[in-house]
Amino acid sequence: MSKRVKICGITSATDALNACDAGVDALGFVFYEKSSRYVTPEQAADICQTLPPFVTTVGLFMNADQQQVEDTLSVVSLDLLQFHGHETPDFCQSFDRPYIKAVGINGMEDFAKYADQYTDALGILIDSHALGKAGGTGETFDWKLLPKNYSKPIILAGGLNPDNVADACKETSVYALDLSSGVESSPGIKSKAKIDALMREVKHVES
Ligand SMILES: O=C(O)c1ccccc1NCC(=O)[C@H](O)[C@H](O)COP(=O)(O)O
Repeated sequence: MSKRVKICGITSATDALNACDAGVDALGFVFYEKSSRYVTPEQAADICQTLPPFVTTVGLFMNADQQQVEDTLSVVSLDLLQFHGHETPDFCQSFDRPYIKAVGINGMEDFAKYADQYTDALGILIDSHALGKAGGTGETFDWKLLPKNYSKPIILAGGLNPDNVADACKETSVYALDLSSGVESSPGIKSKAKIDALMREVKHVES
């Protein structure tokens, strides 16, 4: 089965539509203000209004409080939430939306012990964590550390780009791929050429 692809850190309708045209399955909007890819709920809503059908919209939060998430959802509906910080399982499932929980693989002693807490998660996103950066690092990690046969869909993130995505497809059995830096021309600005190249690689290896 072809791996699903999410491109995160979408900041414009042009980048969103270029991703849709290339066959990207999901678009991520970063509501974490310290990120160079941060968008306001209103900006995300404007972008989402331009999207064609059958594209999943994902809202990314990192240690936001309840009110911030609720205020965001009152402005932009979002199909799926992604929690990238130390959010508890109860917090994650308190918004009447499906969610995925991100975990940093670096230094993860026992993946299952951590991930199993999130019983209601739709999937687990496994990401690189660099010093002081919980995501969007542009750095890969050793894919051999990925869990085998986990009970939920695994989304691989961290440093994926057109040059290594085929290897990620061949060397792992993850459900989906998530990326941001690897298709950018500058932080927060996606490159159509890099998105097209990435999706060509994914479709070729999966064909
Ligand atoms: O993208 C960010 O700026 C970001 C900042 C803080 C927490 C998470 C962030 N992104 C989360 C994502 O889902 C990224 O796509 C994922 O970390 C992979 O990023 P990259 O290594 O740049 O492909």
